[in-house]
Amino acid sequence: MTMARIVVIDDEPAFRTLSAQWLRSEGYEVHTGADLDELRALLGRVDADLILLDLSLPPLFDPHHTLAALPEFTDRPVIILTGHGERELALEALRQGAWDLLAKPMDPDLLAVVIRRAITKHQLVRELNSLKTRMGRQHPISTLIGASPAMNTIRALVGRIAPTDVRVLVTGPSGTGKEVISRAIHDLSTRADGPFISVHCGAIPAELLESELFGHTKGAFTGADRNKDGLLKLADGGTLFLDEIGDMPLAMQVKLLRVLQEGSFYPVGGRTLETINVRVISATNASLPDRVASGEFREDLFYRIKGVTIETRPLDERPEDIPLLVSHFLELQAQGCGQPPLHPDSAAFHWFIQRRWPGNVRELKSTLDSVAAIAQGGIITLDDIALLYPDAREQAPARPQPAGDTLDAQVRALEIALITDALTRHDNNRTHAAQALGLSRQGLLKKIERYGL
Ligand SMILES: Nc1ncnc2c1ncn2[C@@H]1O[C@H](COP(=O)(O)OP(=O)(O)OP(=O)(O)O)[C@@H](O)[C@H]1O
Repeated sequence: MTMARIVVIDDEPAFRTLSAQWLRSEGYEVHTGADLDELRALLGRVDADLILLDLSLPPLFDPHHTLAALPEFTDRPVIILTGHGERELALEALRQGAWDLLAKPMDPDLLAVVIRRAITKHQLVRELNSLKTRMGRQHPISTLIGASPAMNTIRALVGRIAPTDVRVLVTGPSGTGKEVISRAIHDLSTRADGPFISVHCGAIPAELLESELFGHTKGAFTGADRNKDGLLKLADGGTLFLDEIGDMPLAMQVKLLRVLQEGSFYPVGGRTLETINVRVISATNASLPDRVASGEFREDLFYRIKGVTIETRPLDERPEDIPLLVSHFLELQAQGCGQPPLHPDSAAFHWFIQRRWPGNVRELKSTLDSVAAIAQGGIITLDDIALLYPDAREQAPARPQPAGDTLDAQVRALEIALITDALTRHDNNRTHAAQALGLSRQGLLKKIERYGL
């Protein structure tokens, strides 16, 4: 990622100089200004990744004045800087779309973490938008959130293979984003203006699957009172997404193989050959090589659909993605109900990061939706969570280690759990937490930043 640009707006020259010095020492490009007019002028020249904005600015020094202007700037993260006694107004800023709040004088450690998280998210969105522009796509594309090495690799792969017509097989446990990845490939492909048709191969009864996929002619079977196009035909010119392909009945596999080989098929009861042009993306949470070995899946079909294989990892193996996913889902949820996004306080954040998520991203999303529904006052607290998860207040045990994780992932997960735990026990005092963990303060800060805690 490129060097991030930060704009600091505060009327106190000493504060601006100090913040700018510190931010430059952290490797950021910094621009400063004293009021909203200077901010507007700066944004005309600089494509800022982040704005640090004091709540009381000249000429009026009235926080309401700054709040009223806030929506002009929130197409990028804005961190509001507050003095004492401005808590209610600061919360109002969050409701109006500010990314986060920091009290002055700022704790440099906290500043470092808040900035890092905001910029990573903003740059991800920009990366996707520029990819979209390069591909000439006008409509929104599915957002693949995550900054873990695993998600970075997947995003890079998606960008490479999307414009080609190569077949793709997405494998991985349920709820890890297989469909979202497949949609992103379609959205970034030359077929994006065509249909994306999703077929849940395991959910359609075997006897219906053939007519669902191939369509049927009038009178082909009892109840077929008219000609009906199948999903293959509906996907013509676009992408056919075969979800849970591992569960497709064997008899159907033979027929699908023929379509993939020849690009044509007969509707049930029909005599006219239909020709289609579709890109096939398949997904499964089963191991297809195992199914091939046990005779449940045809080997020739396996090689036909395999193309490029993308493997998703369980969420517990990439806890670095949790903070970004939490912010993303809270934003989506807020957009859905026309409200500003909720913000978890730090104890609630730790709970989300520490918890195990056997249902993966899907479980995280539905948990956030229910917690958000009962939160009040713009903030999600541990008390809110405890209303739904009574054991939330208990000391969270270190993450148990799932069999099969790589050593690296286990070490990361364990580090995150131990660091979050130490920070919670020491009221977020990083010096004390570092001592308890036997780390230097600098060493702890590096880890906090790396994991986006
Ligand atoms: N990286 C991600 N970024 C944004 N949203 C995600 C991501 N991964 C998963 N999701 C969201 O999590 C939910 C589950 O994802 P999805 O349906 O793609 O999983 P799946 O692996 O296809 O699951 P299944 O195998 O059960 O069909 C969806 O709401 C999806 O939007």
